[in-house]
Amino acid sequence: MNRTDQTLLEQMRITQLEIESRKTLFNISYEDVEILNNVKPLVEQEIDEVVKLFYELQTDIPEIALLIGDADTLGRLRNAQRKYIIDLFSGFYDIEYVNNRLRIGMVHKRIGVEPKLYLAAVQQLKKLLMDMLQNILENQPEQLLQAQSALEKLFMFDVSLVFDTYIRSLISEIETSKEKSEDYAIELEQKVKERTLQLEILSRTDALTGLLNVRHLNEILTQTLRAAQRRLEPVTVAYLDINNFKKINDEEGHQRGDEILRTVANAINRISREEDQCFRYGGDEFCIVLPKCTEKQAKQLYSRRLMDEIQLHEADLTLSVGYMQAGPDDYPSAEEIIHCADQHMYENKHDFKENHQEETQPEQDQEETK
Ligand SMILES: Nc1nc2c(ncn2[C@@H]2O[C@H](COP(=O)(O)OP(=O)(O)OP(=O)(O)O)[C@@H](O)[C@H]2O)c(=O)[nH]1
Repeated sequence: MNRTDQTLLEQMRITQLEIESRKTLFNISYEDVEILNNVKPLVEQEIDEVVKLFYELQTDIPEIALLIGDADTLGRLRNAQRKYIIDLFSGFYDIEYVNNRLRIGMVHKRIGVEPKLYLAAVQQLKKLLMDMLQNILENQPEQLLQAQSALEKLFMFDVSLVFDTYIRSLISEIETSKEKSEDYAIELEQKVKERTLQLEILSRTDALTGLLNVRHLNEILTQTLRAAQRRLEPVTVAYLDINNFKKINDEEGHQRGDEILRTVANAINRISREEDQCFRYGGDEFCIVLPKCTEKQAKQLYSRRLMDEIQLHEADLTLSVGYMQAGPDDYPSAEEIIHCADQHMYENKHDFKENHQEETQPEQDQEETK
């Protein structure tokens, strides 16, 4: 529940029972209540003088004069003090009386009246009231003693309530700053988590193409192989290398080379399934881990789709691709599979170069004969 939805009494858990037990604690008896109430009419005649004197003495203290600040505030305080003195001699020290004392404590704490200033003021007021009782009951020594003792007890009762509000307020401040620092710690933890995740993604990603980088290829392929082995499913690794990439770089510039790499990576991303893992192996080489896919399916479906996609953007670009299937009978290690796929890619590239040479030979001959 919000603090502002509770009364001060509720916040401080002060019930009628607690009030009665406090009165017992400070030894406030029925006789005390009665004597204070009996002198009330006489006290009322003296109140204005007492209040006037009290504030004369209070405003002589520089810290208090500073806290009071102006004539309007002083006027309001005088009225409040008058009311308080009447309450002291009212004979009713009930829940409303207690609530008013708590409120006074809270206001004092809020405007920054230190406990020592509050206590000094109480002491001063008490002295003035005791003197006043002395005058009023000059000729009734027994009643004077009784009234002064009752007033003393009531002051202690009031001070205990006001101090509870001070303490409660300090505890609230501590609780609030504890809550704040806990919130801050949670927020910080969340930020660290997010940043760690970002760093992890960055460390897994190839900056140029956005594909996974080779660092985790072995680990991911090993996990994929283990999962496939449990279900006796095939896994195929396709090892891709761009043909004549060096030539593109040399003749059209490094930026154009980068553009080609991104085009191939984007095409790979577009035609791959969610469960396929696509890596830039390095330079112009890529490795795709294709779970639940045979070598035949990889050749006939995956590679064909990939080449179609690439050639939509780069009509003359070709790739050499090697495949290696694992499972469902045999599951070599990740290193072996990558090595074999790489070998197959080289064989494929060798064939490509031979064919390409045959195709380009007459042109070269022509060039040479020019
Ligand atoms: N633009 C660009 N070029 C790169 C990058 N990484 C590597 N390269 C270049 O890629 C080229 C790869 O050379 P090769 O492996 O001989 O490539 P190739 O010309 O395709 O030769 P084959 O593989 O035999 O077909 C080298 O010129 C590298 O400098 C990169 O991030 N961006």
